[in-house]
Amino acid sequence: MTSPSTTAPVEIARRQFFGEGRLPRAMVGAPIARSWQRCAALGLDIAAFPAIEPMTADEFRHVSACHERLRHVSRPELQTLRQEAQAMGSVVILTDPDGIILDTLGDAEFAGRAAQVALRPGVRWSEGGTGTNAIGTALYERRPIEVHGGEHYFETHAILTCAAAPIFDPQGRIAGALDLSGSALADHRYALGLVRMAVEQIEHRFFDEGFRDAEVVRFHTDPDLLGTAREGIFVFRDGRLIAANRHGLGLMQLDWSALNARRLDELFARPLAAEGIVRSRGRRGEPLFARLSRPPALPSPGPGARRGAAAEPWFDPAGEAMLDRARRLIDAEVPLLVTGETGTGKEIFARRLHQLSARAGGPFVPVNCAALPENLIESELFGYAEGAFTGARRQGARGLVREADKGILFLDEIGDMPLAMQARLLRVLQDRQVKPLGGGPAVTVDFALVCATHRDLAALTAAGAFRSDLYYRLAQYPFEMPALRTLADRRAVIVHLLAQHLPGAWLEPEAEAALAAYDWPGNFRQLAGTLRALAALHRPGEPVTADMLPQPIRAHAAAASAAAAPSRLEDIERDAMQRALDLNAGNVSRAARALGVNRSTLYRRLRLS
Ligand SMILES: Nc1ncnc2c1ncn2[C@@H]1O[C@H](COP(=O)(O)OP(=O)(O)OP(=O)(O)O)[C@@H](O)[C@H]1O
Repeated sequence: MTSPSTTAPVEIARRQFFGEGRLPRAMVGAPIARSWQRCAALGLDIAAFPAIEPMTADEFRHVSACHERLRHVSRPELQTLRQEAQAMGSVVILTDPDGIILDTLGDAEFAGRAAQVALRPGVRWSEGGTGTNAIGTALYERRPIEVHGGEHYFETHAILTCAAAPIFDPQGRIAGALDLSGSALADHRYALGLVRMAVEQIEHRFFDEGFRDAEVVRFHTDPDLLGTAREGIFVFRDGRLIAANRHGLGLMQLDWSALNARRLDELFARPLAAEGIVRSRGRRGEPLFARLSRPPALPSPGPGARRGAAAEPWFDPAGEAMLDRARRLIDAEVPLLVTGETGTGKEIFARRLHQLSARAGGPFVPVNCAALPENLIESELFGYAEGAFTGARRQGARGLVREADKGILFLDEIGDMPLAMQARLLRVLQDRQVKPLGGGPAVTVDFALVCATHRDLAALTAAGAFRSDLYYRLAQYPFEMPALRTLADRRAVIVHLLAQHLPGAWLEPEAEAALAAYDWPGNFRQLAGTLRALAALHRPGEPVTADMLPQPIRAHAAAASAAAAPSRLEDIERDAMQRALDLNAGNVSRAARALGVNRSTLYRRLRLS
């Protein structure tokens, strides 16, 4: 097929390369010529239709979940580029590091035509599979590239013109690619510039989250560029460089090998003050303007009260609908009771709720009723007047209920609240007033109440250990947080949270299977702890392997695989095929090659058996 836009030099180059086996000189760019050579060496046939690996909806959901963070940080740019793409009759495409298309947005008419050449979500556009193309070749060459019409390796792709750039995460690993693709007839002069600028923004946004516990230096030779996507960013932990962006490395004339090797004091010649812009010097004495931000100091918690906890990695276990329902109830002043096993995320759910509620501007005051000594619980909750008891502060105390004024009071472990306190709490809920211990006027308070417990409050009530009048007041609309082991797609949960705890890291299939098979008695708390431990053990650029997992999880996986040892020959065969697929990240061709069978055999056996 000849594209209407195929220009003479490209045709000449194709004739020289594909017809006469000569390298096209100056007719196409060097990256295109290199890519043609690589594709030819793989034996790809320019007249063939590239093999498309089908992906099931489940597989695609899994891949999408693995790249949730990338999708999240890219969303604003995709939305902005969508308008440009629509104006150019093109589509904007986000892919994972293997070139698998995660999202396409833009011109609906062109999207329809693009889908005919498999430019659609779930399809892998790697150079090795789909020949020279902007996505695959940019990922291979690790740099932005445009591929017009006949520069595509396969003739069938000559209808396209594409511009793509790889996206680097703060550890220098490729997180994915961004691409603008349109008709070869369209004017695409600005496409590569737009893609580059959008990638710059995405890479900058990677630093918005995930480095709260580290020292972040933002710097530039031009102070006006501080705070923009062009600033250099270096992140230090214990004085050592652990993450960077490409502008930062460029300004300091370094490359990714500087990570984990360079120290803050050797990179910035003058000490940096926390907050505010200071003049400094780079490692070669070049003048720089820099701003340092340090992790915030932890507030000191009072008895029973736990504060702070900025946004944490989170997987919504019950779906947005539940959070939205809870928000509407809390906004309508209905008290909420959240139940669930320990570690299922009752408090983190309440915090999210607070952020979404009409009381987001007010405080969130968590109180652990089980942690407060019985003799202090009353004064801590309801406050006390000056000199109310021996050891009381001279000026008295407002109490945690009053501190929750205009916000949300979160009473954790409500089942452990002593009966006498339950009576006082009920009165406060009825009167909306607190009377401090030791006298003083009653003070009107305006707070919403969320209670949580891992105990069976109904059973406690039936046994007389919890006041029934308070129970019915609190349990008007109970929410139960599901245990982790009951969630249908645990793999997706694990992969989703891994991406937040360890941006850019990936699990070896065996490690992923072991984590998904484990029953997690400590629920999300245990999973979060495990992921934090893996983050400490993990080396950038390497996968998380099964032998890095904590012993109980490895032991559980070993016991499960011994119990499930296949006995029938066909079971063994199917397991081997599944394993080969897992080891090759779902790539059917590679799995078939590893097993020494045809792709069609693999399809047939896995479908039919
Ligand atoms: N949905 C979730 N997604 C990610 N991490 C979670 C989630 N839920 C809980 N966690 C992790 O587990 C930890 C404990 O959560 P949380 O304190 O909300 O549980 P809880 O149900 O209130 O536990 P307990 O009943 O023991 O008080 C959190 O700090 C967080 O690290």
